[in-house]
Amino acid sequence: ARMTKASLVPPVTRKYEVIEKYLIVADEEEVQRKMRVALPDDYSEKLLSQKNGTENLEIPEVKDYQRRKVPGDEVLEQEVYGIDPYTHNLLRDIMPADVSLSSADKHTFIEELLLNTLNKQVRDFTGSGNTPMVYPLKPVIEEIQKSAEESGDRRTAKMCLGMLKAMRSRPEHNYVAYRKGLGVVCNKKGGFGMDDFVIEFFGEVYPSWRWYEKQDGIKHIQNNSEDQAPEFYNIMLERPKGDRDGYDLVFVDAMHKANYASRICHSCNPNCEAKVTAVDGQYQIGVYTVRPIAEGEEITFDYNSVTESKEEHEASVCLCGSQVCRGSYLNFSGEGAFEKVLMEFHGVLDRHSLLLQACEANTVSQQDLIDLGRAGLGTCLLAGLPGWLVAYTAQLVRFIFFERQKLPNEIFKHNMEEKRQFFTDINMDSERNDAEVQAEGVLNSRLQHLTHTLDKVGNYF
Ligand SMILES: C[S@@+](CC[C@H](N)C(=O)[O-])C[C@H]1O[C@@H](n2cnc3c(N)ncnc32)[C@H](O)[C@@H]1O
Repeated sequence: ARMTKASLVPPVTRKYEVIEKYLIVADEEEVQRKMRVALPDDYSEKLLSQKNGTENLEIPEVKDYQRRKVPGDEVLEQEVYGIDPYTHNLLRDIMPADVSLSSADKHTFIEELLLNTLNKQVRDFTGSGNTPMVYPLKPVIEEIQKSAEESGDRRTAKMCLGMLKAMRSRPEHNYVAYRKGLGVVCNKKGGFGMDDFVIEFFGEVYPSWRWYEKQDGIKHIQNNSEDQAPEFYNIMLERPKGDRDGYDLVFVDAMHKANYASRICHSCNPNCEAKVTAVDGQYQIGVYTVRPIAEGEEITFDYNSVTESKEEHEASVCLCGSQVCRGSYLNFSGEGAFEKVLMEFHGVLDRHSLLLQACEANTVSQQDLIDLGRAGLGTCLLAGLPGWLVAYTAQLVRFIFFERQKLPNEIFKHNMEEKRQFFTDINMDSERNDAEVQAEGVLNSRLQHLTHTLDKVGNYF
């Protein structure tokens, strides 16, 4: 599941009405159909092939119903703060050399001790109406030092003393954390285990066409006013491509009606994932832990969110504080090699030619069905559409597969050119692997866009 937009504005404290199930906003029957699970007939065999890596299409993940963690008891919604990559590096820089610490130890200190203590200190701001945008890190390190001394952890205490001394001698640097708004923190003694269920991501559910109609309305108002962009709290619920009836998607908007899942912040090294699971015959988005979580640790998942706007990408500074932080909680998809194959092989003439061929045929061939099936597009998305449109979709799917083959090389070349400007030691295997992953991301996003368009066009028939 991926968050679909985020804001350019500093965090606002929004209130929401708590709901305990999905609320469908339009086309109730249609949306229910899109959220219904259809397991493939040979589900067990496919599941096995997926585990062995021989199945390409993602198979539905069936889970038993599980109780969600109780807010105010097992988890807390509270003010949370974080640090940007610059501050992360500043802190690493002032760790004293005479305390023998591995690189991993240094990161653990920042990502676990420092962030957990920080969020403990700022908890009381919650609901006070008087929450600062920045918070100094000095009292955080002082508290860690004090408790390390009390528990006899001399190494940590010594490190804190060294850091505090360095902070005093470099007054020109700003050792501060920044506000992320409200977040969710584990409050259970002993913490949570691995692959533990936290909560469903509930909200109001929109079919694609209705969602975009609403977004167009919002954009129209924004264009005509001086107001800043509002915050967005929505996530896409995508049917797995290996479902018997195939891929499709709906939008879950948790802006006004939601639960605490909508408060969970992004991390580039998250302790949870938000994934689509099949529970009691229905698809839902569930937040599950991906590693054990300690009491006091903030609950996070990777938003996997993409923007085509460089401005948005740059404005969404990520405060997750992790060693692998990508710097922004919105991935940028706007330029570079991603468009190269599209520009070269799928220009205006090609697009029109494919459309004319599909209209002339006006029927769906056996090959079309095979290619659509390879992409995971089935009756859920295509039933009820005219023959020419299904045939045209098959033409586009063939282009998407063609692009998928060509793209890794283009992305690899582009990334190497960029990296050679800054690095001499480049791991080619990992670069090739990254290019494959990025090309797969482009394929998925093309299929998503195609699905949105078919949903909009489908409304005319
Ligand atoms: C889904 S909301 C999370 C809950 C939100 N903090 C609240 O108060 O309701 C997404 C917003 O939280 C903030 N946020 C989440 N993760 C962040 C991160 N890693 N760094 C900075 N801000 C973050 C951003 O303002 C973003 O638009």
